[in-house]
Amino acid sequence: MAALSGKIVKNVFVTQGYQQNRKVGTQYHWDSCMPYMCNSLPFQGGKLAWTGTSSMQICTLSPYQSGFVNRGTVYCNAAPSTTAIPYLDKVDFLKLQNGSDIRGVAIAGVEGEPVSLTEPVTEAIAAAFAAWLLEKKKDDGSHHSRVSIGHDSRISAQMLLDAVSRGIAVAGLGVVQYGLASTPAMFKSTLTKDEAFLCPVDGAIMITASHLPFNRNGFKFFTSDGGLGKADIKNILERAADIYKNFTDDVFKNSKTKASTSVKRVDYMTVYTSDLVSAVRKAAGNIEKPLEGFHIVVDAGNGAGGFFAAKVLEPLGALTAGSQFLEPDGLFPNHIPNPEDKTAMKAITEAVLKNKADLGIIFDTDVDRSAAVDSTGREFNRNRLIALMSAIVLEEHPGTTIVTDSVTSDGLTTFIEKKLGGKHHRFKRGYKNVIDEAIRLNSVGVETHLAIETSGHGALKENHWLDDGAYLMVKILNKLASARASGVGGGSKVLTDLVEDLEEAAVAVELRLKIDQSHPDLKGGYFRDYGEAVLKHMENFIESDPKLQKAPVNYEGVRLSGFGGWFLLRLSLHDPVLPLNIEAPSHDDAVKLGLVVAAAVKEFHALDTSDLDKFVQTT
Ligand SMILES: O=P(O)(O)OC[C@H]1O[C@H](O)[C@H](O)[C@@H](O)[C@@H]1O
Repeated sequence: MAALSGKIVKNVFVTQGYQQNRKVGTQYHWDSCMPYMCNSLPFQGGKLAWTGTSSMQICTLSPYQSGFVNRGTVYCNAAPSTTAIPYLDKVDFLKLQNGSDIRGVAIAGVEGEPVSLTEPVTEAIAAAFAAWLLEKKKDDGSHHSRVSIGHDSRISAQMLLDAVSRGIAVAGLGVVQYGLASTPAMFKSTLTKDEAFLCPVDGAIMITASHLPFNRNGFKFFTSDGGLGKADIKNILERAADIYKNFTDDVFKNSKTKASTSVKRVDYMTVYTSDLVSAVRKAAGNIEKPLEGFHIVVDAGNGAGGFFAAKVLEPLGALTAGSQFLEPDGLFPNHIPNPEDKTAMKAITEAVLKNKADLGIIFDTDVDRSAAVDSTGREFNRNRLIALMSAIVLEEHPGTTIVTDSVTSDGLTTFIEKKLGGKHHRFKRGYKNVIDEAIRLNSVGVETHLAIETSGHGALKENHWLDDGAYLMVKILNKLASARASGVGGGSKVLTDLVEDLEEAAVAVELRLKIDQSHPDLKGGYFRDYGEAVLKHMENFIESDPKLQKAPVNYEGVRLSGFGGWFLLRLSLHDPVLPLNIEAPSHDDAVKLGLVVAAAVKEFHALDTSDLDKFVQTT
């Protein structure tokens, strides 16, 4: 579902907040002075504070929301917080797991999407993280553990921030709120050593649902070891279910009192952004303004990434005029903040061309993903972004291994191995899978410095394997700055030239074949088992076809080459879906590959092949 834009109606009375916000624009301050700490709301005189009425603040909802969407209007028919806490089972909590994240519905009003991240559920999850953290750190009480909390621009952020803070405070840990922040900054706060900013923290929580629609939200958790994995998230949700069982209205009310006394606020984004600025200056030979003369436009999609223009590019000397959608707005009224989204990429491309900029940079909502556009409007996205990052990293570390996700192209492998002299390790889909694999390879003696996904997630060894869209862009800026310093032309040509030899398929499509979980063919079984059966059948089906070659090394699904192209059919990481990626030199060749898949899966009636059928009929 696309992000919905509209006005907020709370308890059926139309509030003026959002309208007002749209008129005056939501702004944040970027004063650069000592961290501001206080114990009471609102965050005044501080950094990253919201001024005016933000769309995020106007809908501070109570735990039990109901409502409906009508002609672009969101109704938040909020009930008072005193409503009895509804019964929830462990299974309800486990349903909130999305790989290594937690995700749910935080805003009522979308048909068929009841609120699952209520205040008590959120508070229980935060308390469970605190308990997990104390156990992991074998906290004996001699050190007062603290947890940092940040959020993106979603309209449910304030409500969840309050609930998370209560859960942490009631568990006896210190709460350090950062306000609007990026996911990578939250991880970084577990590593920064600066007591003035209450760092390092023992754990960090980012409140975000990445690019998902406005009504969703979720949590990512970090310690200094990195993001929590699937097993830890399951453990936390199980603990949360137990904590929740003991919640009563009184417990819930008491926690509000306790939290209000133990919350501190810190402008950590200033630390994070000044580290990015220092990295570029250092790479350019300690020049104060290495990007002077460059015109770079940023598109933050009204997510949390607006800081990059004023706090990173401008101090480095770049002109950022024409940057767009920098102000946070949780209804994402312009486009979904997602470099994988075609409308989003069109928006930044048009901004580059209109402003005659040297480079365009786009982030997802919580800034752990990014992409770029060169001065001619060509995208550095998906395989092309990986190729560019590989070229940069392989210049620094000749011969090193580049770890990528499974949907990368054959052309990328040729580019990395034949042109750049590196090794391409094509692993599984999922940013955590890719990063963990890179760390594992290093530990068994296979040198690798870059783990990157076609989705725009990317992590470098030199940056603590931190999955950081902003740092990826810093590496690109370093390249621009050093080329300028050594007298090589201007603009982004130096970047475009680096990927000149990347072969790109004329046709690249992703079709997502849904598994109908209620279909009798599943016999009440799990969709993953059905999906595995489809893949097994596919493997046997193509075995005897001389026109197709199985990928010699493959870690996920079925990948075949043929008709000058390739396809990969695999199970989605989270959804009851078999994504099918096809790349080919022409539409006809892509259709031939599609027909192979269509023939192989035709007996699987629970699989919705309508998109594939449409695709193969368009010859
Ligand atoms: O398997 P899919 O449904 O295509 O989803 C794959 C994606 O799932 C999540 O969003 C992860 O954060 C991404 O790293 C991954 O690429």
